[in-house]
Amino acid sequence: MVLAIDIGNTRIKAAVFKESTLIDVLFFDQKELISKIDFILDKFEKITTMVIASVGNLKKTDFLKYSSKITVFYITNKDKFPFTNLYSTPETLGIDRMVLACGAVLQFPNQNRLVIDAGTCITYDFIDSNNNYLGGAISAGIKLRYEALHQYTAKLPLLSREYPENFIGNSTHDSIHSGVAQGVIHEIDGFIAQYKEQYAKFIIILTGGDAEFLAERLKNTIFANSNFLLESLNQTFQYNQK
Ligand SMILES: Nc1ncnc2c1ncn2[C@@H]1O[C@H](COP(=O)(O)OP(=O)(O)OP(=O)(O)O)[C@@H](O)[C@H]1O
Ligand SMILES: CC(C)(CO)[C@@H](O)C(=O)NCCC(=O)O
Ligand SMILES: [K+]
Repeated sequence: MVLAIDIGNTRIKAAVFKESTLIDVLFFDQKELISKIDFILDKFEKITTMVIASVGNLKKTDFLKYSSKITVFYITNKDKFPFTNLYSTPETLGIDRMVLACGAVLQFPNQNRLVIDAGTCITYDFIDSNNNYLGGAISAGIKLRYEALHQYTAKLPLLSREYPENFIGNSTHDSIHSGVAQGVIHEIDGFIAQYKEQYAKFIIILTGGDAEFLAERLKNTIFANSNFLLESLNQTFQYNQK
């Protein structure tokens, strides 16, 4: 069994896989890392491998203590990926984006793919049908937008994610919700429209902490899967084993 760990900028997500089947998912923060991993390893004694992708503060050395018991595969840009990386600064490309691209190529072969990860940041990644990774975009995620509006103004309250009833916000609260929630929807729909001008057909994969919230409100047909990064971690590991 494989324990996949996604270390994001806000939360840590972990999943247990029996071959390609996802058995359990856990979310926690950095200070709980060791206790949660110990708990999972106790509960699932058949875990032989830990696969980690970190865009957060944790490094390979933070997982050293496990390497005497199980295989620790800490994914870096130097590992094997099933696409040609055409990013002009491949060494600075986020490892989460590389893992997402890997999952997209392996799960959706021979087609153009757009991966949208709505997490702390919203990332867009495009991999064409010839398995060229082209790049994409990075913008601020939903929670970050709410926080920024509050933090960098004197009068705006800190609100949490809510979809406004009307796009014309007629109160401070509704104006903020319209600006953030509707704003992100328009951004995503707009990006998709722009990709459509260049590529007639592509599959759209939506993931991240805001995937479910966004999925039902987008115009386009998308494949929404909150666990896509965790599944892609497991696949990146399997791919590197071959
Ligand atoms: N319990 C939660 N805690 C934090 N964010 C949540 C929660 N539930 C939903 N979200 C939403 O998820 C988004 C953060 O996504 P996610 O948890 O995937 O980010 P992350 O851990 O920083 O990962 P990444 O760095 O890969 O984006 C926020 O914009 C927030 O609106
Ligand atoms: C954009 C984030 C923060 C998204 O998690 C991460 O992928 C990252 O730190 N990327 C590095 C910059 C880049 O991808 O070009
Ligand atoms: K993200």
